[in-house]
This record gives sequence, C-alpha cells and structure tokens, in this order.
Amino acid sequence: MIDSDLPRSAMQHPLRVVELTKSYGVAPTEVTALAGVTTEFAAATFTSIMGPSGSGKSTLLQCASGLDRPTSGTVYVDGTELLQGSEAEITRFRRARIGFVFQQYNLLPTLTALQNVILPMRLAGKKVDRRRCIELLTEVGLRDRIDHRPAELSGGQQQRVAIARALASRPSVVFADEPTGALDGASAREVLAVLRVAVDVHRQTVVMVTHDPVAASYADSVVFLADGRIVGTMTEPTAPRVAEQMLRLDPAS
Ligand SMILES: Nc1ncnc2c1ncn2[C@@H]1O[C@H](COP(=O)(O)OP(=O)(O)OP(=O)(O)O)[C@@H](O)[C@H]1O
Repeated sequence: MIDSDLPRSAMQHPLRVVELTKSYGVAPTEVTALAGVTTEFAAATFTSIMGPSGSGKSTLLQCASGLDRPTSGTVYVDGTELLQGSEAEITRFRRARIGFVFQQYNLLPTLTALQNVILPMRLAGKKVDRRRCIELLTEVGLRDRIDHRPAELSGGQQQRVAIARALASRPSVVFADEPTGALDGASAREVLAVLRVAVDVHRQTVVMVTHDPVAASYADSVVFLADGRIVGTMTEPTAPRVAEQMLRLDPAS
C-alpha cells in the first residue's frame, strides 16, 4: 500500500492507541500500569508524555511502539494494527515504521556513527541511502564525526547520532524515551532542537517521554498521565505551566 492510498484519518494520525490496558502480575499483587488509554497523535507533531513516577509513561511508550504487548487494546500505526501477527511480523513492521531514541543512546560501540545510522535500514531490508544518512548526520551537526565510534563522542553527540539513526528510514512515528535524561542542559537543548527540526522540517511525528518540564516545553503538546490514565493535555506548553501541572499531579515532586 502506498501512502496516498491510506485512509485520510491514518495519514492525519499516524499513531492511534485505543483502550490500551496493561497489567503486571496476578491478583492480589496485580499492578495496573495502563488503565484504558485512548488517544491519537497527529502527523508532524511533537508530543511529550509526562506524569509522576509509576504513572505508566514507559509502559505506554513500550506498548504503543510494539516493544511490549498490552493486556488489551489496539495500536494503529498508519491505520494498520501494529500488534497483529507473529513476533517476527511485528518486529518487521516495527523496523519499517518506527524509530526509537533511548536515554542511553543504544549505539553499537564497534560501529562508526555513519554505520550506526545505516544499520536499521539494513536490518529492515531497505535500500541503504548512504547519502541521506550523511546528510542527516550533517544536519545534526556531526559531519566531521561520521567515522568516529560512540566512545569517541560526547553523550549529546551520541544522542544526535541516535536521532539521525531513528530518522534515516523515514519512520511513521519516532518514540523517544527520556532522550535528554543523561545529558547536561546545553547538550539537552541541542538534542531537543534536533527533534524539533525532525518535526518542523522533516514532518516526522515524535512522541517523547520526559520528566523535565523544560524538555516538555519543546513539544507542541503534553499528555499527562496519572495512575495509568490520561488526566490532562496541554497545548503550547511552557516549562512553568508544565511544572505547575506536575506539582498538582504529584505534590511530592
Ligand atoms: N515488568 C514489570 N513488572 C511489574 N510491574 C511493573 C513492570 N513494569 C512496570 N511496572 C509497574 O507499572 C507501573 C507503571 O510503570 P511505568 O514504568 O510505566 O511508569 P513510569 O511513569 O514510566 O515511571 P517512571 O517515571 O518512574 O519511569 C508502576 O507501578 C510499575 O511499578
């Protein structure tokens, strides 16, 4: 199916989650991490997921990205049900349609920056567009570092390689799990600016879990979770407004 054949709603909302629930363990010690989350993420938007510790942010990201299976509910990526089929089919779909950015970068230490960016395309069986990979590394400010290995790069530089890697295959959705959690303020701002460019210039759809109100303020909107449920959303967030809302949800924070 080529993109122009997709239903309009799927093109406008590359990610939709419907009534997602996730429980761990069994009664009486069962934990409900997600208690029925329904929402959609519009194309070419940047959304932050925030909430107190244990509110279900990571679980939502894991289930919405196909890294974990929800207990019930449905995830649609480009209008296609993500969690149908065998693990191998889900993995194939995920590699083709979803990009990931993790707190600890997760670059392969023996590969250069460029080889790290190219790798997911190879794994997905896509034609490797080396020029585009070099362009992406140039765009994230690392043209002179493409042959460096991760150990030769700073944390912020490694994260920018990881973002170039996530964008290389033009995924439908990019999930970022605390992408600035291990970085100092200046490096974090560079990483967030690169994510903003991914949305504004490349029209990517980015969903980011963060604890940091400043990081959240780079997004177009914030979805707040508490006890596994969506308890609020905020458009055009600013760091003080996000911090105030977090204080309301978790007075101990
Ligand atoms: N593998 C697991 N087994 C049992 N319980 C789990 C597991 N993973 C998460 N939980 C529980 O599910 C709930 C939601 O966890 P989750 O990690 O999604 O929250 P979070 O909002 O990402 O938290 P944090 O901000 O601390 O990272 C918590 O009560 C947590 O203890």
